[in-house]
Amino acid sequence: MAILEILLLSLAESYALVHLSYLSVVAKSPVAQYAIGFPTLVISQGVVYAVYHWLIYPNFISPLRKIPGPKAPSFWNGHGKDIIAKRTGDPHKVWIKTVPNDGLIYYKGLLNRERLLPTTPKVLAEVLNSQSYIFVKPQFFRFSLRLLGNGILMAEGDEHKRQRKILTPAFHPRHLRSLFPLLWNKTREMVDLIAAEVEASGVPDPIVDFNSWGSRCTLDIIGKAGAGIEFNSMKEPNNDLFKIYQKVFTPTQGQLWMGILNLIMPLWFMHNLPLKAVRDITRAKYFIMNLCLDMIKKKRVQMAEKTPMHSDILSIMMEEGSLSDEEMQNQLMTFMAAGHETTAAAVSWSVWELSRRPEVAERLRAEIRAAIPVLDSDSVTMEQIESIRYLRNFTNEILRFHPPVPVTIREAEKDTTLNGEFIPKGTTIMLMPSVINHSEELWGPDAAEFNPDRWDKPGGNGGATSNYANLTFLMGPRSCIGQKFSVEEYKAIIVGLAGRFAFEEKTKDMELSIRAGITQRPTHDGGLPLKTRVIPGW
Ligand code: HEM
Repeated sequence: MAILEILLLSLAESYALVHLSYLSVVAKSPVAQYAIGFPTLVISQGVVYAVYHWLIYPNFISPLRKIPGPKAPSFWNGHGKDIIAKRTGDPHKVWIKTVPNDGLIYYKGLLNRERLLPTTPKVLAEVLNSQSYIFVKPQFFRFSLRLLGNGILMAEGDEHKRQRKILTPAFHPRHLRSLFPLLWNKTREMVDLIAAEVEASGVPDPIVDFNSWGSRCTLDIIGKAGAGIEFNSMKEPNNDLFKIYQKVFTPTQGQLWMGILNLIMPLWFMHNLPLKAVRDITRAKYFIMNLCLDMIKKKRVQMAEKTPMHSDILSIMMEEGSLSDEEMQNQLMTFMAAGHETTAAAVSWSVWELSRRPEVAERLRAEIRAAIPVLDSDSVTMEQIESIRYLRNFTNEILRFHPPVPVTIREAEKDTTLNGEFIPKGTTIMLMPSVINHSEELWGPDAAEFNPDRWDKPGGNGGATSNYANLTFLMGPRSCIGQKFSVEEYKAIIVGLAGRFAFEEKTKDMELSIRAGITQRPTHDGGLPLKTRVIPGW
């Protein structure tokens, strides 16, 4: 927007300068005068605009400056250096402890971008509930998340309400129960394939990459539960779809720089950048779009032929009948991307924690085996899985302690207030599960400890003082529609993995590289390499 305004203003100004002959001192012909005047004006006004918005406004003028916050170490880059260097949320965890505040913390991020961090349930409820359609997804989300399609995740206002109403029945617990056998069978398939990999290795405790297994299993599950399609990525790791998601979900230095550019450049500029990383994602997007369209066509044929099938999410959307094919295509893209890397991240954090905490792993295995005597059974039910108390405690604690989506962002679409403070249009709000889920104010002094037993406290909420203390799936009308589905899926996978295997880090206290992406998971040498052993008797 700003670029367009600067260009138009420079054009008008150069017209005036040429018309009034002010530029005749630098060149004779009007064409040459434009050729000199126009770019000079664009550059000089661009510099003035950038200096104002980058340095002057945030440092001296912004009304947000009076909100309490940590002192910025840099005049031009706020806390940007720390934010880039550290794990997502680590600087913010320090601020919520050390900066006395009333529910909002103000800080300057990369290149002095102004940010507000809500810290109390009251302010979080304002952003996520009472003003959820005023605090909308920022434009730059649309570039970063373009692989997620233009479905419910990106819709706003009445359009979002309409889509949410249509899609909610697909995630109803009754429907979930009917999908459970599918989740369980995919878990069994994964466990058998990993056990075969362990046996085929011929060494006692071979290394298995659980980032890859988790992603492939959850991708196959979403293919089947989302559209009744077999992606077969567990059996064929070189499968195109899996490779595409791997490539785009693995944060690279190039993507990091694009993310920074995305903060300051308009959407059309980002889409047209002549860079390989941009072309790769565009190609991936079209591949997935075509795949989703194919799934819709196949489903129409199956429905016309009355082929018996699972009531997957696509069937339910079609039966409901009010979404166009293009809308269904976008929703499928959303479910496929939003619904597999997130759960896979929870699986990765789980096996990594189990590899470091043998006492937790043993207790979990014992309870799993007591509740479910054989893994290879078709008759395991959701209720059996739900009955395993320590499984509930462990999975709840992983989701609290290592939220797969560490941060999400909102932007005020008009002037408003939060906690009584004036919030100008365009203000960015950071919603940070990775920070709020660790708040001592909300969880007590042991908030920073990994402790599954906290979920035995009365109330069933881990001792939190508010529902807004746990932001893993967010809250309010924009909370995760797939929450119940993903929790059942995740628990089934953990039953299979923790019940059958023991894990150990590849090397003691293995160093993790945790890079900021849409999801966050433990990574070492590009995967999650763990020594893996089959524990006999199950
Ligand atoms: C552990 C697993 C998961 C986590 C931690 C998670 C987390 C989240 C979060 C934090 C949001 C809010 C994003 C935002 O508004 O900025 C969200 C939204 C959403 N999630 Fe999930 N998710 C998970 C699994 C799933 C699954 C399995 C599906 C689908 C099958 C799914 C579908 C969606 C959709 C469609 C939305 C947008 C909802 C709306 O805007 O109305 N998610 N999820």
